[in-house]
Amino acid sequence: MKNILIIYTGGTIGMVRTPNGYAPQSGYFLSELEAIPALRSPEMPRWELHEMSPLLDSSNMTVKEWNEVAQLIYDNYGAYDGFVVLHGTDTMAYTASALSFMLENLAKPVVLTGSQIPLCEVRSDGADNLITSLLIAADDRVHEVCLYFGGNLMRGNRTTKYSADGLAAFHSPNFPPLAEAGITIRYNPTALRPEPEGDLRLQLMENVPIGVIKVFPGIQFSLFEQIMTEKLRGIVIETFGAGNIPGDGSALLPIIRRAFENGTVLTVCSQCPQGAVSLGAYEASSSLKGAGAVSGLDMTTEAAVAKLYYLFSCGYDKDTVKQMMGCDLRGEMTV
Ligand SMILES: NC(=O)C[C@H](N)C(=O)O
Repeated sequence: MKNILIIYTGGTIGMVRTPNGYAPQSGYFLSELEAIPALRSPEMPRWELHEMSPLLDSSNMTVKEWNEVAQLIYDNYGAYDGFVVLHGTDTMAYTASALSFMLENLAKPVVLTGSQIPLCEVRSDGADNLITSLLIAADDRVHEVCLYFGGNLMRGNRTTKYSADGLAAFHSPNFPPLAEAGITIRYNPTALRPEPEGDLRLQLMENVPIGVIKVFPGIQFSLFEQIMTEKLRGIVIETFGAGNIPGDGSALLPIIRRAFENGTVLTVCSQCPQGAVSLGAYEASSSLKGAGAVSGLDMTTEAAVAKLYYLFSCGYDKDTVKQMMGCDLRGEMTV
């Protein structure tokens, strides 16, 4: 029988109502799970719960918690067949992306899930999400960090939170689902990552100063100059469409050049969830290319942020980080 470790980090799934709104409560979740008979049915894998401390609303997740979860998976890798990470939905796509980079040569399933309605409430989506995630975590076909939510299994570093109140809260706009859970769980073998060859390697993250800048009509780039050139090591710029920025580039390009000289790597992503950045397709983007920015192609902002943290944490210099931002490392981009 397969053995799965459930790592409970917090999130709505285990929250209770408080006078200040929903909040996680420590030491109560195991009894909630034990009250769901299906979780101990003979068709289910065996599971154990590890509760993190403190439990968090995922809007409070930081690099420190990413490291704790990744280390826990690494330390328990031999003892379990798969891992389910229960997590708040707000930053689940960031954590899934981060774990995908931190755990190189992952050969076992790591499935992130959670819910939009707490388990203790009648219409909760938590039990379904958890039950299906446990079955996926026990499946030998999965060798990657993925996110299961509302009937879809997606590659973790391809996901983005799409809905603040829908039960199918996540999209994978540029990569097909890894599986769809209807009456049966139908896997998509052409989308799943192949089993890796080397041993699992863990890279912990450092709290590198990273920034995300979203362009908008009328943006005054000069206001961002100091932070871009002196404070940040990695920047994700969310441009219009296929990589376009307002103006003729004369305001932004010297800033990018100076930032790159100072060691900052600027990655171009799109405000459009679907499709890819194509630098040079329009005049409005061609100058970005010449100034030292790297195209994030069809990467999500979440994946680009996690990848910048990861590459700088590996200790690479700016040229290597820039070069690797444009390479597919864990199936996060279509090259
Ligand atoms: N549905 C959720 O889990 C939202 C919650 N605020 C969280 O991200 O922790």
